[in-house]
Amino acid sequence: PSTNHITSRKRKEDLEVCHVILGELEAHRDSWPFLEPVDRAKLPEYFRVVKKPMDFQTIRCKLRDGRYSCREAFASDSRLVFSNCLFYNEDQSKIGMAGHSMKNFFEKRWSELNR
Ligand SMILES: Cc1nnc(-c2cnn(C)c2N)n1CCCn1ccnc1
Repeated sequence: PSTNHITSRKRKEDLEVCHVILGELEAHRDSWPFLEPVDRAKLPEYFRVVKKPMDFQTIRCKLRDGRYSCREAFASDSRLVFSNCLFYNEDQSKIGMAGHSMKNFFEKRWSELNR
């Protein structure tokens, strides 16, 4: 078999880490701003400035539907949640502080599980 093709078993193992971390992100006390997509009806201006909205529910669906080719693609979407938050919200706002908390938590756990 070609070496550069990730076998389905290897890919399944690769994505295990993503299920573990996503569960921890969803359960985190500061996850409340990120559990569902930003409401387009309530906050239309958000979608004028944030070009690639992302949230934990969307990540959960993509993971479940096998739409992440590797764990780095999952990490990239996770980081998008936090960069969108810190772009749109002041650091000292409630949502901004939650974004910093969740970003720090993610990067710590990501480095621990990828050592
Ligand atoms: C994520 C995220 N980033 N900014 C917002 C937001 C929503 N409304 N306003 C004025 C914002 N700055 N959000 C969504 C936060 C969704 N949420 C959930 C519970 N309370 C707010």
